[in-house]
Amino acid sequence: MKRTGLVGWRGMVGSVLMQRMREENDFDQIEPVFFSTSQTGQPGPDVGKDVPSLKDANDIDELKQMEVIISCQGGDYTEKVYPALRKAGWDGYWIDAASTLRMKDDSIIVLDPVNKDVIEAGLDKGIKTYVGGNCTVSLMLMAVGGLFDQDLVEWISPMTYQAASGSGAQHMRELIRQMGAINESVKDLNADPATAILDIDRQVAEFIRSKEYPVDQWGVPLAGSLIPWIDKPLDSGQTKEEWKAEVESNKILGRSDKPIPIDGICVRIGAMRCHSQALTIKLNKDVPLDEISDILARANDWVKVIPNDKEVSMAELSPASVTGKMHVPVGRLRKLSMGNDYLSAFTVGDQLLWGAAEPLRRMLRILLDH
Ligand SMILES: NC(=O)C1=CN([C@@H]2O[C@H](COP(=O)(O)OP(=O)(O)OC[C@H]3O[C@@H](n4cnc5c(N)ncnc54)[C@H](OP(=O)(O)O)[C@@H]3O)[C@@H](O)[C@H]2O)C=CC1
Ligand SMILES: N[C@@H](CC(=O)OP(=O)(O)O)C(=O)O
Repeated sequence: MKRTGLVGWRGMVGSVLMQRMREENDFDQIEPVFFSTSQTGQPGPDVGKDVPSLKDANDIDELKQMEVIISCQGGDYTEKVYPALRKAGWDGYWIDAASTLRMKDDSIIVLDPVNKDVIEAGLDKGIKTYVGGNCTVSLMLMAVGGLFDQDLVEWISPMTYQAASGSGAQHMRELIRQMGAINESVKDLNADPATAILDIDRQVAEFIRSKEYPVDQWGVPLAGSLIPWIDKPLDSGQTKEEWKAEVESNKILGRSDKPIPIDGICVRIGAMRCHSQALTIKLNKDVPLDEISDILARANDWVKVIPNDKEVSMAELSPASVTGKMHVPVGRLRKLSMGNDYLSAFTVGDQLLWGAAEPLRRMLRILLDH
């Protein structure tokens, strides 16, 4: 049994990882050791077996005792601890949710339903660093990976509708406060059916722009609005989130030498933890829609092709329906008026499951079975 250190397990991504590891009995397969940057010495969590009290996540000597370390603690932690640990001679496996090490030459981005071959080849070559992909990237590839498998994609332009969870727990809480505050600001007017809707609308708009509206985390309104910018600006004019689509997808697919262009606009909306994406896909040939549906559906056990039908799309292709679920629906499949080699698709996925925690726990299992 591999001695496995878990760092960041108390956080939002880490809690989802713990939940999935309990559900899949992963703790039976490892000797877990829990770390914390703030709770050293306190009892470890209940995982159905005895675990030592919490170790200090900044103690390189303690971390060095681990054969595997899984971190959901964030990029600042990885930046500080990972180089120090390697410099101290640690040769174990590092599995990480943070983006810090994703594009390094000696790391692999893990999404095994899409790139198990790349992962296995990495393990054979002795690569020791495995990083979960960006959430929108992983969810897009879970949805349309079949088209890449069949080498049908010339380019993709994703337009995203990203949930609050991508910015962390405090941002999710503020989104809820914003929703509540809007309702509160016009509650009486809204309760009276005789009120003119434009009066309610005017009052909502004034409130959202006022100092009373809670924007400490987001900086601007999200509920009742949207934010067309995610992460830092780059010289290219892209945001860093937009840049990740092409570089990470191609690295996951093992084709960074001949990259497929993937570029679009990333937008934050008021969903809780499901990212959605509208994809414009340029196929490199005209493939009939029924064949495309088959190719998509066959690609992995979690993708679910939704017929292009109003009722089913409204019911099943939404954050409200997908939140907390493992499946990744993809629908609104149709040929665009630009030509038969232009395909539209709309996909939704839980940003904390396949978008963050699930690829990490599956990487651990692949490593244990290798
Ligand atoms: N792959 C992806 O798409 C995604 C990746 N991420 C990555 O995961 C990282 C972690 O994100 P996230 O889980 O949102 O971070 P959180 O802020 O929820 O948790 C990070 C750490 O904060 C500490 N902490 C302090 N107070 C509390 C508290 N009251 N409850 C829980 N934890 C607390 C814990 O560390 P301690 O025990 O040491 O105090 C915890 O591990 C991100 O920085 C990002 O790198 C995030 C989202 C998606
Ligand atoms: N940036 C993503 C979340 C995230 O943590 O991404 P990354 O793991 O690439 O930093 C979002 O805001 O939705």
